[in-house]
Amino acid sequence: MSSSTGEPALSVRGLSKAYGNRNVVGPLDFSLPPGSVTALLGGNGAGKTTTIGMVMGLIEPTTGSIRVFGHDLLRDRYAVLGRMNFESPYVDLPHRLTVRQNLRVFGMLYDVPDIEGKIESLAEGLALRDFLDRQTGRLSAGQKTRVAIAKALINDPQLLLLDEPTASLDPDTADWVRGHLEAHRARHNCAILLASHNMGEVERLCDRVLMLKEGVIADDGSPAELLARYGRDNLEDVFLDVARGRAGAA
Ligand SMILES: Nc1ncnc2c1ncn2[C@@H]1O[C@H](COP(=O)(O)OP(=O)(O)OP(=O)(O)O)[C@@H](O)[C@H]1O
Repeated sequence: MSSSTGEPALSVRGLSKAYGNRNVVGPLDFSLPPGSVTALLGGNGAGKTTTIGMVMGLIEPTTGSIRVFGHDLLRDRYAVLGRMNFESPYVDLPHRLTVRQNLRVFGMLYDVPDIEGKIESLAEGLALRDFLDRQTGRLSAGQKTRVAIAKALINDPQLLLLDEPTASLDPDTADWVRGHLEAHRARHNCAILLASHNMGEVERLCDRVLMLKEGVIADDGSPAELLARYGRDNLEDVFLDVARGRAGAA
């Protein structure tokens, strides 16, 4: 798989978003190496969805740059869109199309070579077979989430943006979906940026955690580093320390 030489999968510099005169995110600076999994953690309103939305190209930044595999996303998006994809509960797939039709449309948009074969393998891996030919609007929340993840993987992305990917899944399904994402990461050396409120998910999947507070990075480290810095044995307690302003080790 052709990962560009030494380029970060994603690099943001001075990225910010303001609504009117209220700054809600940034300025943020961070990079994701290929194959890495980074969590964006933060309380409600901390800026996770806005940050992911800007990197997806759905929200226009107020300041800053976003580079994906070395290309400027805002100026040169068509050079990189084929190498990235996203999943977000805020982006609904057309309800009247069947799951198969929806996946076919996205497969065509991304110019996927054997679309039908790809749909088959995603249906197998994400257990979509029972409802492949049902209207997407008639699925349960958990089924829709699996379809959204299938859509996000249809072009074998090397940069994947996930906004609470397992929020509506039962614990068993969430667990094997995480396994599927991890397998995708390993197979395609895919970098993943993941917003989550699920600390178990973050500990399992992520090698780095960005703790957002009021739109800026309040702390940054691997799960193990953060646990050590705050003298905690789980990320939930670290999260509470950051949210409540209790400083880490000096
Ligand atoms: N379109 C908008 N206009 C004005 N303010 C907005 C808009 N979208 C988001 N915000 C504000 O930006 C801030 C960050 O919101 P964001 O949705 O990014 O937070 P979040 O970390 O994803 O929160 P949650 O965990 O609740 O999903 C919030 O204060 C929110 O009210």
